[in-house]
Amino acid sequence: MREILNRGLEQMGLTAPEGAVERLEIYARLLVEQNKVMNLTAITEPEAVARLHFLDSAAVLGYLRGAGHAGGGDNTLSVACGDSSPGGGASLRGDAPGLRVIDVGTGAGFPGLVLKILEPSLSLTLLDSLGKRVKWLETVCRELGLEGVTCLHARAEEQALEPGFRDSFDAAVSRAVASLPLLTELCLPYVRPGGTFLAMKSVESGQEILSAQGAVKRLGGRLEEPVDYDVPGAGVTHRLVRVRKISNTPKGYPRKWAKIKKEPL
Ligand SMILES: C[S@@+](CC[C@H](N)C(=O)[O-])C[C@H]1O[C@@H](n2cnc3c(N)ncnc32)[C@H](O)[C@@H]1O
Repeated sequence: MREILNRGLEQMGLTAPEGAVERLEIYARLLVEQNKVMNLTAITEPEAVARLHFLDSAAVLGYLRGAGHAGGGDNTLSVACGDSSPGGGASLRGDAPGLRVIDVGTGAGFPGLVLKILEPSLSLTLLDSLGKRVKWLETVCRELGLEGVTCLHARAEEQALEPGFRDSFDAAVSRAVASLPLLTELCLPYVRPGGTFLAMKSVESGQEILSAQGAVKRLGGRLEEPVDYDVPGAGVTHRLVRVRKISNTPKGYPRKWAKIKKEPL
C-alpha cells in the first residue's frame, strides 16, 4: 500500500507530510477491521482501498486552494500557492491558519479524513446522519492522533440552518451522497461567499450538472468548469464538479429532506 500511495500522490503532484502515508495505512487497517462488523465500504482489498478511496479523495486537495479566506492578499491560498492547477507539489500553505472544510455525508471518512491526513492544517467537520459511523470516525481520529476534526452526527439539511454552519465554511466537499441538484441543497448552504463546493462525481455527470443549474443559482452559487482527473493506477477517470459561492444562501434553504427530494430546485 505504501508504494502505491507514494507513487500515486507523486503522480498527482501532491507531497504528503511526514507520517501521512503511515496514517493512511493505519486508517486502511481500521477500516477493513471495522467493516467486518459494520457496513462501511464495499472496497476492502488493500490496493483498491489505496486507489479508489485514498487517491480518489486526495484528488480534491489541489482544488481546495481556491477556497482561501475572503479578503485575498496574504491570506488567499491561490495567491500563496501560485497557479490554479491541482497538486502543484506543495501543501496548501504551511504557515496559514487552516481552511475550514465540511465533508457532507462522509460515511467512513471519504474524502474528508484523507484530506485532513494529507493537509493537517485543515479545520475539518465530518458530518453524517448515521450515528454509529460518526462514533467510529471519532475513534479513528483518536487513534490517528488527529487534531482539529469535529465528527458530527446530524442531517446535512438540518445542521446547515444553524448559526456557525450556515454561509461559514471555506469549502464543502462530498462524494456519493445524492444527485447534484439535491446535493447542492445539502452542501452549498454551508459555504461562505467566495468559498467553494466540490462534488465528486463520475464523468457521466453531464446531465446531472445541467439539472443542477437552477439549484446552484437559487442557493447563491455559480458553476465553474468541472475537472476530470485520472485516479492513478485504477484505470478510471472521475469528475470534480466545482461551485463557487457568490452570495449568502437565501432564507428558507435548505428545505426539509422530503421537500428537497420531491421538488428539486
Ligand atoms: C454512499 S455513502 C458515501 C460515503 C462517503 N462519502 C464515500 O464516498 O465513501 C453516503 C453517506 O451519506 C450519508 N447521508 C445521506 N444523506 C445524508 C444527509 N441528509 N445528511 C447527512 N448524511 C447523509 C449516509 O449516512 C452515508 O453515510
